[in-house]
Amino acid sequence: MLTLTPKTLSSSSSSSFTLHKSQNPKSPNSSRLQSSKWRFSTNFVKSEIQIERGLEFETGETFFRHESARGRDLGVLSASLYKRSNGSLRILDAMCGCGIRSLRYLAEAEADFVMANDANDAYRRIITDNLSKIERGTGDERRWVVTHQLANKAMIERYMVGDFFDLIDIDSFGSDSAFLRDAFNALRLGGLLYLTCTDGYSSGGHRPYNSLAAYGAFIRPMPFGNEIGLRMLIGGAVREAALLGYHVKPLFSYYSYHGPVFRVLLRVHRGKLHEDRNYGFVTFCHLCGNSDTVRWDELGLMGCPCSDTKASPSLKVSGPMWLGPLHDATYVTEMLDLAKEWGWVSEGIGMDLEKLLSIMIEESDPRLPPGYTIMDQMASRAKMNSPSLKKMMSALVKEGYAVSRSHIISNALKTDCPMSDFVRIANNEMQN
Ligand SMILES: C[S@@+](CC[C@H](N)C(=O)[O-])C[C@H]1O[C@@H](n2cnc3c(N)ncnc32)[C@H](O)[C@@H]1O
Repeated sequence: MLTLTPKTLSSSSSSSFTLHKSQNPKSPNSSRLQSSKWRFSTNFVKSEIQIERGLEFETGETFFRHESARGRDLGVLSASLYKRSNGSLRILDAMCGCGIRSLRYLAEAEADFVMANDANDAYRRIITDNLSKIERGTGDERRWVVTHQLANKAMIERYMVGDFFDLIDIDSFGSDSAFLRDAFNALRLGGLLYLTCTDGYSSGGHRPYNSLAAYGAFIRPMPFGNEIGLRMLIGGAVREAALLGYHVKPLFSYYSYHGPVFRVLLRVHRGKLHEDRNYGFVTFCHLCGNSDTVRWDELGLMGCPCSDTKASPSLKVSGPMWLGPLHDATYVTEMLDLAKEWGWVSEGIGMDLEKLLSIMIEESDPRLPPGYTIMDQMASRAKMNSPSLKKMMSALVKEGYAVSRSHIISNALKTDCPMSDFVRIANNEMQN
């Protein structure tokens, strides 16, 4: 494989994206290049100095969300692990906004080279000023460049000359699907693809034809829609990768309700999807609350234990999507060890990082099927009070079931226990 050095990259504005006349570069909306449908009007932070993990930077009129810091933490930890095990690290920050990710990849993960790209060339001064904290270097030693291309063009131009990245971070609005093909082609084999989806409507099953178009998955409303969103995103990548002769493996999946944002980190290898047991359908019965998985060859055989007939109208099917573990336990354990080494465990937004990574490790148990049971929903369905998570978890383990908490929602459990047994065990616990 031919690898070109950063000097082959152009940071000139000749290929930069030009705003349409009707777009006012002063308006925050001019930054929404990807999708005119995007609505996020309250999240712009105007020209302020921000500090994230001790790094100072400016946001100007770029799209910046303080709440995405946790997603950036996870990306930086992964980038650093990659550098430790591979020795070098070249990153494309394909939609960099003010450049905070690029800055963190350079300063914290010690990336050898970062291409900070954002289609909006009005952001150039902000990005360049922010990255100036890191010595830029010259020629082959250049550590960063700022470009203003549409993400697809940026990737195509690099792989067409045999220049590949170790990590591509696509922090887009809406769906990432349109970028997948070029991202796979622009990644080194064994490289990392950090994807985003902010389409909560599709994951909630409210736009099944949109999810079908974007991810090849027909998604129906299910009570664990936020986990479905992660699985839909991974499944879309699995499908697109297979088309190109690649195979992807999720290293971690992260849902944040600030947005909402669905993020997954995938490792990309050569190899086709064939008889993959981890790609199929999820069913949910709105009558009894049971969920299950269905493979392609079982599609006509679905039924719910609560119904005599196979064709139960309460049984809904979504997919195809990723059915396997959401995270790789060994990988997330390495992330946790690194977070501890860096003293990152208790700082940050929302759930502390140590707790988040620990729950992700629990969730990686391959015995756990897709979905989770929200305790309050189970209790109201069964007309009972719900026991504490702790009590319920140890009772389920005692009965031989796999169980974990969910990083997505605090009052829920993931388990391979059928709903009827779950309710029986919960009832027992309430009587003890
Ligand atoms: C969610 S923001 C990025 C935020 C940034 N990564 C961060 O962590 O703060 C998405 C960015 O993508 C840029 N953008 C939208 N469509 C693009 C495209 N097709 N190619 C490149 N950049 C694009 C927008 O200008 C915007 O700055």
